[in-house]
Amino acid sequence: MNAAIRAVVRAATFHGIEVVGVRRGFQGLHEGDMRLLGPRDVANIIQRGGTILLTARSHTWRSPEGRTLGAGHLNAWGVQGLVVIGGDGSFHGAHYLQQEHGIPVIGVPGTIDNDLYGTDHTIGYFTAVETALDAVDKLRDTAASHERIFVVEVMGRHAGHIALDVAVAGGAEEVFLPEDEHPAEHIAEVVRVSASKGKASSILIVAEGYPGGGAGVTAAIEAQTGLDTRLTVLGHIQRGGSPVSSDRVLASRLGEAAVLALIDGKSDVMVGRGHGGMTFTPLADTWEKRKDVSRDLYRCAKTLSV
Ligand SMILES: Nc1ncnc2c1ncn2[C@@H]1O[C@H](COP(=O)(O)OP(=O)(O)OP(=O)(O)O)[C@@H](O)[C@H]1O
Ligand SMILES: O=P(O)(O)OC[C@H]1O[C@](O)(CO)[C@@H](O)[C@@H]1O
Repeated sequence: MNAAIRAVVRAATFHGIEVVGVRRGFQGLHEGDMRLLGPRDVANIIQRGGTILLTARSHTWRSPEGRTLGAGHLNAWGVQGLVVIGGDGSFHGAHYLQQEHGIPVIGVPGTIDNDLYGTDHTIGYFTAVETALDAVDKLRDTAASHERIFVVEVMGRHAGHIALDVAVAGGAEEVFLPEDEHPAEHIAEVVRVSASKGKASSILIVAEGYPGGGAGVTAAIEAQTGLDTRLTVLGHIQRGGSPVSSDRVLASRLGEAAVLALIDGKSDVMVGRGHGGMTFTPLADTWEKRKDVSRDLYRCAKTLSV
């Protein structure tokens, strides 16, 4: 997030545009919690996780009255365009603001879930995968030494992108994605088949959105096989930490692109990266269309766990 904020502020400044930062997202917009941001205000933040502007999940923005208050604050500051960094919830809020009050909005995809249609990757995704992978590598030491089964639950809300990348990069025996529900018997079968192939330990990656989550998979294995199984829920550690280089570069590119898009008169679109270049996707498409997990990569995960 910070790298994207820095990019927006610096790109706008470069093009002679003043920037107002809004604290706590739509909650701050509703409350008028805004301040001018110059290029020096965003110094020394590209390497920091989180967001200097803070963030919040705000219910007031879901009502037209809440958005009218926010639009009033934007108009009072003379704001002529809004860059919204976030996921599909944020893009809903931006889309309605544009529709109801005519304020140009550009979305920048910022979510670890990588679940937005219209961009190959979202800001934060690469860092979340690295963090989860580091944990899986460490867990494998104990799994191998104790000859145990480890179930690792990763984030991703309703999407399995993080889970699939971590499974392939961590050499997992199986991955459970929200996109593909398996019959309960399949879960224990995975463990039995692994053991029959001579594997003394197993790492199973479960996306939090898989029915029952990591706890459900762990309980199913114990109930059906009686084997001692350990569950690790990685949780919010995946949302923090210094961003990896790919995230910093992506955030820098997309932040600059958002400013150029506003200058160009674009609105109600998300900037993204695809096919090696910039993409512009109507905000509504980002939640109405679905970005599936890579089926090639899923096949690869299955093949390599033989
Ligand atoms: N349907 C909606 N209409 C208007 N505003 C919305 C809507 N959904 C979400 N928002 C606003 O957008 C904010 C951010 O949405 P949400 O909390 O779902 O996160 P997100 O942008 O999807 O990112 P992430 O879940 O990855 O952190 C909400 O707090 C709310 O203020
Ligand atoms: O921090 P909260 O509000 O518990 O939200 C957690 C959710 O946010 C995300 O981290 C990002 O959307 C999801 O992966 C997760 O399901």
